[in-house]
Amino acid sequence: MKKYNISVIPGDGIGKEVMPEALRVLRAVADIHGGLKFEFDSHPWGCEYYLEHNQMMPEDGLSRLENSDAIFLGAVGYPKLVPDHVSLWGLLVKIRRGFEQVINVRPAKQLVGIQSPLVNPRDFDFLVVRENSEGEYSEVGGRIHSGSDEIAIQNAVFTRKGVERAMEYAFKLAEQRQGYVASATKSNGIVHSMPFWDDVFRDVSEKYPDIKSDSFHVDALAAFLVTRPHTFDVIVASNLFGDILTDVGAAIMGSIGIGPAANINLNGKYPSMFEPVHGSAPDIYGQGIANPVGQIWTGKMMLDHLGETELGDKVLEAIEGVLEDGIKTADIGGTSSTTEVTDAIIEKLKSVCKV
Ligand SMILES: NC(=O)c1ccc[n+]([C@@H]2O[C@H](COP(=O)([O-])OP(=O)(O)OC[C@H]3O[C@@H](n4cnc5c(N)ncnc54)[C@H](O)[C@@H]3O)[C@@H](O)[C@H]2O)c1
Ligand SMILES: O=C(O)C[C@@H](O)C(=O)O
Ligand SMILES: [K+]
Ligand SMILES: [Mn+2]
Repeated sequence: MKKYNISVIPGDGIGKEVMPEALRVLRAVADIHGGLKFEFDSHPWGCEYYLEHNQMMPEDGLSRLENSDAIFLGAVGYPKLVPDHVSLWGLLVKIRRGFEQVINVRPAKQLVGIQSPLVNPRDFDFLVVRENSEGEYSEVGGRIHSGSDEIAIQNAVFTRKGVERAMEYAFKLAEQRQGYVASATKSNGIVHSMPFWDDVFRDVSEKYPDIKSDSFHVDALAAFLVTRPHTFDVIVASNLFGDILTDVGAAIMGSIGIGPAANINLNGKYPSMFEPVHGSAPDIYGQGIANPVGQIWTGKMMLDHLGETELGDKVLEAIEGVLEDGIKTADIGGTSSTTEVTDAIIEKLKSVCKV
């Protein structure tokens, strides 16, 4: 019996609603397979934990996660209770940085059974490689003075190592896909870090003569994801640009509640972390209507990462089958609840695994 130890952090808001559903799907996967088992170790960390303990996770939080095969996370943030920068940096970013999860891979593709908000989406299928360890997400800076003299300075940090490894990762992915990498820049407005980003992109692209490469200012690229998403294959972007582009990617699939993500540790020293693109959605929390597809598809990415790609593919097949049957949550035009969609996915999974 193969056993995978998974650290589970449902987190806040709808993270607490979609996580149990994704775990049900993974348990069903294990049952169907028969020869593998998941050991889920769940941690109640997040904003409510913060109110009690004044920190988002315990002091030894990272060491409690360190030996797991993967970390499965829901969402972090409860802005009414805790400022967002405190909650994000106290948990999600702490794990990304502490465990050197330097790459964030986020696919967007047209799923069978979902109407994209685009009138003519064609068959788009692209991956965003988001630099996940530095860039605009930086603690370097500060605030001084007050009143009308108040000043805020936020320094972005771009290192050759960090930029290069994100781009290398993107080119390697493109080699296994359509052979095309697009870089998101903004070297017209951001005069130091983005020309540097472009230089590194040029250097890395020269190592991959068989891969087509292009550079776009991120504003234009965001527009192209709306007007012609089918022309992209792999997109490499800085931490902030990648964050924004992947919400666009999820939106053109049909809903922010669908997009999956993988925070990848490349050096093998620490576990990788899997969490959907969406946040804690306080506006719909508690109503049982959150779309579980983002969390469940994220579970598929975790299965792929563990080497269980066949099972991962079955999960996506089951998701698409259920959407095609019209069993959907309200964000994508349906009337089903979070639980009903998950029940249907589990039933579908049993049938797609039989054939
Ligand atoms: N990775 C993360 O944990 C993460 C990501 C984004 C935002 N956040 C945090 O989440 C909180 C809310 O942020 P936000 O409102 O900007 O983004 P959000 O992704 O939580 O919500 C944006 C919109 O999308 C909808 N939505 C999101 N997921 C959905 C789902 N699964 N099903 C149906 N609808 C869904 C929400 O109802 C909302 O209208 C903040 O505290 C923010 O910091 C965390
Ligand atoms: O800014 C972040 O990275 C948090 C969230 O928006 C995400 O996309 O994971
Ligand atoms: K999330
Ligand atoms: Mn985001």
